[in-house]
Amino acid sequence: MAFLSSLNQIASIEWESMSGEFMPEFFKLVLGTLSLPINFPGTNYHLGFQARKNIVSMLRRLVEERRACQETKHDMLGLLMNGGEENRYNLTDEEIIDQMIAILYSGYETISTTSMMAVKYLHDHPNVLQELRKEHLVIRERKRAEDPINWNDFKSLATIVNGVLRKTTQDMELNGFVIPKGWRIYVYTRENNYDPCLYPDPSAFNPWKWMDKSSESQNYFFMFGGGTRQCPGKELGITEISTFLHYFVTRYRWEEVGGDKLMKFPRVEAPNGLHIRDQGLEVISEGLDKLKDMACDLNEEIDRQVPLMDGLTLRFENTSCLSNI
Ligand code: HEM
Repeated sequence: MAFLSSLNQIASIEWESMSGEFMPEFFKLVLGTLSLPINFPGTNYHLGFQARKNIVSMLRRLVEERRACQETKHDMLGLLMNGGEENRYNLTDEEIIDQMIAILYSGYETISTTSMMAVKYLHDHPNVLQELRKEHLVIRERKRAEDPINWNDFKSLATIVNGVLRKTTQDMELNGFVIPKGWRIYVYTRENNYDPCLYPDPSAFNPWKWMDKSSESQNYFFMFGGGTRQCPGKELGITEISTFLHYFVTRYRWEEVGGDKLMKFPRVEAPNGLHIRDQGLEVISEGLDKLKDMACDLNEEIDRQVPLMDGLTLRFENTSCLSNI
C-alpha cells in the first residue's frame, strides 16, 4: 500500500503497469542499504547494488517514455522534468532519477513499518484500540459512508526511525568530549522517547502522552528529525498512516496468527512478517451502510491472502465482497 501510493504520487504508476517488476527490485534495495557493506555475490549489499542498477534503468525508460509522448502530467515526475516556472532548477535525468529513488525509499519504509507497528501495538493493547476506534467512529458519524476523511480528522503518531546522520564540519565539543572535524555521527534520536526524565514509564505503550500537542515543539522531539533537514514528508506520512488506521480500525477486527516477533535494530521489522486474520466481516459502525449491504451479499466462500504492505498480510476468510472494500 505504502509503496504503491508513493509510486502513484510520484509518477502516476498504477499497480498493473510497471510496479510488478519494480517492487521486488525496490525491496532488495531497501535491504541492501541497511546491511553489512560486504560487496560479494549473494550478500544483501551486493544484491542491493544490482537492484539499484535495475531500478535506474526502469526509471530511465519511464523518463524517456514521458519525454517521447510529450504529455505533461501533474505528478512529481512531471514537475521535476519541466524546468518551467514551478521548477527553478533544470535537473539532469540522473538527478531526477535520484530524487525519485530517495522519495520512494523514504516514503515506503517509514509508512509501511509504522503502520505495521501500529497494527501490532493496537492488537496488544485492546484498551488503546477501543479508544482509537471510538475516536474514528465519531469521525465517521459526521460523514456519509462514501465521504473520505480529510486533514482535520488526522491524529499524530509514533516513530520507527532510529536516528539521523550528520557529519561534523568543524571540531566540536559536547559534554567534555571532542568530536573531530569530518566525523560521521549517527544521532540515535529514538532514545529520547525512552528517557524517563522526559516521559515517566517510557517503555510502556502510551499514545496518550502525545495528546499534549506542546510536546511536539519541545527541543527533544525528533520524530521527524530537525533543523533544515527535517523530514519533508511529515504531513504526507501522517496522512497516509492515519488514513490506513482510520479504515482499518473502523472496518475490521483482527487477530494475530503468528510471525509476531519484532526486531528494532538495525531496522524496525517483523522478520517473518506480522500475520493477522480478519475475524469475519463485522459491521463495527452503525453508519457503515455500505459495509452492511456487502455483508448481506456473502454468498460464496473464498480464502485468499491479500498482501497489504511489507511484512503484513491480511488473510480474509469467507468474505466474498472483499474486492469491493
Ligand atoms: C512516519 C513517517 C515518517 C517518519 C517518521 C520520517 C522521519 C524522517 C526523519 C527522522 C528524517 C531525517 C531528518 C534529519 O536528518 O534531520 C527524514 C528525512 C526525510 N524524509 Fe521522512 N519520515 C517519514 C515519512 C516520509 C515520507 C512519506 C516521505 C516522502 C514521501 C519522506 C521523505 C523524506 C526525505 C526526502 C528526507 C530527507 C530530507 C533531507 O535530508 O533533506 N519521509 N524523515
